[in-house]
Amino acid sequence: MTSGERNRKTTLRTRLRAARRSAVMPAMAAEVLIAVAAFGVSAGQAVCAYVAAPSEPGSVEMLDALRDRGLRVLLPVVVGSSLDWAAYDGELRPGAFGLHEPVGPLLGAAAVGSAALVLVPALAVDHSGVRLGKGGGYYDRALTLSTGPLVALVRDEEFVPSLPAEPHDVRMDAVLTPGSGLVRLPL
Ligand SMILES: Nc1nc2c(c(=O)[nH]1)N(C=O)[C@@H](CNc1ccc(C(=O)N[C@@H](CCC(=O)O)C(=O)O)cc1)CN2
Ligand SMILES: Nc1ncnc2c1ncn2[C@@H]1O[C@H](COP(=O)(O)OP(=O)(O)OP(=O)(O)O)[C@@H](O)[C@H]1O
Repeated sequence: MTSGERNRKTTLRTRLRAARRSAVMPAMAAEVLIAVAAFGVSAGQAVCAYVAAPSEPGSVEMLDALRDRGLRVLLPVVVGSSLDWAAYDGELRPGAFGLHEPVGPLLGAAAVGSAALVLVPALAVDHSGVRLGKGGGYYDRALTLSTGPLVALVRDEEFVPSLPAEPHDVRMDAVLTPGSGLVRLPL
């Protein structure tokens, strides 16, 4: 049963990645501020975000919009098989997987637990909150240490009724898309 779910995930990832190659990615700068307001996050609090690749929803403008709200923006840094975190100060440098990462000191894996909101990259999310990521398991492992609401950012067509799920998959509390804004999960 689990190997069936794994195969279905792999097939879906291939299809979703291919669809993204010919799509325009939303910057999500206005959308993340909707999530900040909806979850009552205020200036001075920490928010975990991510540096979007060209193939992902999100942007540097999204990170700057959060920082301009007075939020402390924490960004992931891949360290071996784990995610560490560092504060975004407006500067980024090339890191693992062709992604950009923050230049500040590493805060430790547990820093995700200090965030009042966690914005999570995803290839797709379903109505029950199941998230499909790129398959590294980085976020599933990291989010076991988080306490704030988890919000996945996807394109409208990537918010789907149902996805294959495995026991380790951490459920999202909401999904954010350009067309629907913030949708709390499970539906
Ligand atoms: N923007 C962003 N940052 C993130 C993640 C993510 O999904 N998106 N991660 C989520 O866990 C972690 C890194 N994990 C990743 C796992 C796989 C790939 C990946 O397959 N990337 C390319 C291949 C790039 C290369 O190797 O040159 C790809 O998408 O094809 C990227 C990141 C932490 N930071
Ligand atoms: N909490 C965990 N502890 C140990 N291993 C885990 C945990 N969560 C996931 N994994 C492992 O990570 C691998 C990838 O998991 P999965 O396919 O769910 O990744 P993903 O959620 O798509 O990726 P990502 O989180 O990096 O975006 C699996 O082999 C799984 O066993």
